Amino acid sequence: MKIGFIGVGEMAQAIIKGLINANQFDPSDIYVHSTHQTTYEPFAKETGVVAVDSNIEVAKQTDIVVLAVIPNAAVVVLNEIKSQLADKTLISIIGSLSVTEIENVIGTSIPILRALPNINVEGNVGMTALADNDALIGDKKAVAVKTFEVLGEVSWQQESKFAIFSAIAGSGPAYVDFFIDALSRAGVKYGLTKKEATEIAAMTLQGSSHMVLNSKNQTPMDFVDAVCSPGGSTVAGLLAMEEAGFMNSVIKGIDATVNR
Ligand SMILES: NC(=O)C1=CN([C@@H]2O[C@H](COP(=O)(O)OP(=O)(O)OC[C@H]3O[C@@H](n4cnc5c(N)ncnc54)[C@H](OP(=O)(O)O)[C@@H]3O)[C@@H](O)[C@H]2O)C=CC1
Ligand SMILES: O=C(O)[C@@H]1CCC=N1
Repeated sequence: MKIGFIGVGEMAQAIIKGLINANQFDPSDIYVHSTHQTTYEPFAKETGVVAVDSNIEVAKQTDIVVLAVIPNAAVVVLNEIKSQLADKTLISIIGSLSVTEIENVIGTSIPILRALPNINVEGNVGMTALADNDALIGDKKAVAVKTFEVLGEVSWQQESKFAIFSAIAGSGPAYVDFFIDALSRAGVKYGLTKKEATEIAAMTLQGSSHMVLNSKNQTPMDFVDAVCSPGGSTVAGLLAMEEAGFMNSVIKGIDATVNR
């Protein structure tokens, strides 16, 4: 089974590294191509995947074709490769393109999986939304879905929910990492080194995520209450964050993401 990536940017590279970590595909069964040889050749050298010299060659040589280009190039590339897609499975990670829009460009009904992964797939701790068409069945479906299951968690979603999923899970790592950086910068303000402050902040987020995910009946706000000792320092900090608009700034950020 061979898998090909058209577009070898941030997201494709993260997926490929996660697939290799998980031994889901041997590097020699992963084919890549993108616009600039200076992007895909060094990546192929570093990881052992196979660089080919056109998008059409990726589609010809592989069983599963992953469309991972910038949104503006997606339709052009689909038109370029559509004659090669019979008997293939197409996976699209294009944030803004629905399964129906893809089918309309291709013109025939081939198995399609729409996936919205996040960058954490590189460490096999990703969160990916999935949707498919009726043609994706049997072994082809099992293999396509497994491709994302080995990269972390998957969540089947109606396509109408992809925009909000993308804001929280797709863009989310940027917002969470921004928060980790803000916490660690505060640590630097009070004398910690950036390295130790970043590790302390990141471990704290990891611990809190673990507690929320493993709790039977406690909400995040229950944990907030548990940390806020009466008359203590946490409630003072929390109220100062709220005075600066913490919750509203998060919601406004997600509004802007969804509306884009
Ligand atoms: N980054 C993320 O966290 C997420 C991204 N996505 C989706 O993934 C897709 C890629 O995003 P991302 O990786 O961040 O973007 P990047 O800009 O990092 O990568 C885009 C890639 O597309 C390639 N490309 C552009 N035009 C063509 C073309 N005509 N033929 C072949 N390759 C082409 C570029 O080639 P070259 O490098 O050679 O110029 C580049 O490798 C987007 O559609 C985005 O919506 C979805 C979920 C999360
Ligand atoms: O910023 C973007 O458009 C993409 C979609 C989700 C994460 N990155």
